[in-house]
Amino acid sequence: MTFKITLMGGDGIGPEVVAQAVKVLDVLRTRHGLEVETQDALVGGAAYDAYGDPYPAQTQALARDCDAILFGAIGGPQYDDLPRDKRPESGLLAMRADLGLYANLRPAILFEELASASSLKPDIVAGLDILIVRELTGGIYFGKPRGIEERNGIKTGFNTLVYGEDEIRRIAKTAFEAAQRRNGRLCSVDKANVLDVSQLWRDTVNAMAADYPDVEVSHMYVDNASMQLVRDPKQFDVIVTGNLFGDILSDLAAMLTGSIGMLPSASLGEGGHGMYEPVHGSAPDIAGQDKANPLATILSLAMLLRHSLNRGDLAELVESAVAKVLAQGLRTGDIAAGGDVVGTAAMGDAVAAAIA
Ligand SMILES: NC(=O)C1=CN([C@@H]2O[C@H](COP(=O)(O)OP(=O)(O)OC[C@H]3O[C@@H](n4cnc5c(N)ncnc54)[C@H](O)[C@@H]3O)[C@@H](O)[C@H]2O)C=CC1
Ligand SMILES: CC(C)CC(=O)C(=O)O
Ligand SMILES: [Mg+2]
Repeated sequence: MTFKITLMGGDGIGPEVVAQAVKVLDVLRTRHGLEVETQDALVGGAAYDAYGDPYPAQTQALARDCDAILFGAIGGPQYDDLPRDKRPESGLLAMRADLGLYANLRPAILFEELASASSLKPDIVAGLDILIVRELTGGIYFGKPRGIEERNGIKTGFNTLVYGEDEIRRIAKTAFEAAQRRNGRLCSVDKANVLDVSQLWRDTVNAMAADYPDVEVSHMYVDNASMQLVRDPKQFDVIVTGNLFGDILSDLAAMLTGSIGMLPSASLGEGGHGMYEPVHGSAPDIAGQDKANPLATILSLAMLLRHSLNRGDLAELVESAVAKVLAQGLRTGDIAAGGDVVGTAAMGDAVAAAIA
């Protein structure tokens, strides 16, 4: 069967890091017989520049007509003053909603070679392997009403943090099942001591716990959770939380692994179709300088192979190649502590060459 992958580099370093993952994909094609065809689509600022829309119909068609999407990143200061619906970020959120990708899996795994690249002491992060399950198509990023208006003569901004019980149940199901496959511990993160929506979140997760007697469930307020992730990150196995809290906690978790340039993600809905992207953004401060770490994108390709193409064997080859390159001492600038610093393209070449 020939699989179809839609490639969306996006903006900033997005195209640079996706290009490195394509080098790896090409090796899997030529040396491991992976039957896959790729198609390119513009999204975010690049799509706005071309079509006046960050998620145009042309891109929507290509996003839907494929087995999986490999996505780089969107955004940039040149777009920050556009009307909200024209901004690159709105295109990304529109695509996630359009494709029903409500479950965002963000594994934070420390490669032992990067223990010294973490901001934390090596003994605190050694062996780190946690999974953040972030609800991705609800919450305050999509809630309405939202906007900025005059109220009593005062310019006022407002957003709405809203979750339906159905949305909470489906993301919690994903997290419970992940915990069952892992170490059987699930921590639900909310702000139930203040927010009613969080109280519903907590009550819903608690009501589901009886269906998963093999999973130890705990709850943590998001402020405490952010502190605990720094104090003792290995206490966690699976964390489940909403869109905003997951966005913040996963960037924090990135530094436990040495760099945000190391964190991959999978965005899944019902069925095998999914979008795979690094957790980071378009990094305009280093775009076009061959400085970006492509490993998060290459590891996102591994997640694509595992979740959407059911090729866990090839996923393991990719992950082993990343570990091999790190063991050889190659580093991009963001994880440079004590290694040989190479650029984006050279890192991509090295991983492609290291595929067994
Ligand atoms: N999924 C997406 O497309 C995301 C897009 N963004 C957008 O990206 C733009 C920049 O946002 P920031 O807040 O600066 O976040 P960012 O993640 O792009 O960059 C944060 C910092 O991490 C560094 N960094 C990021 N990725 C890296 C990599 N692969 N290798 C080495 N260093 C890396 C950057 O140089 C920067 O110093 C904004 O327009 C934002 O909206 C932000 C997050 C996710
Ligand atoms: C547009 C943002 C929600 C992107 C982001 O920060 C993320 O998905 O992690
Ligand atoms: Mg983010």
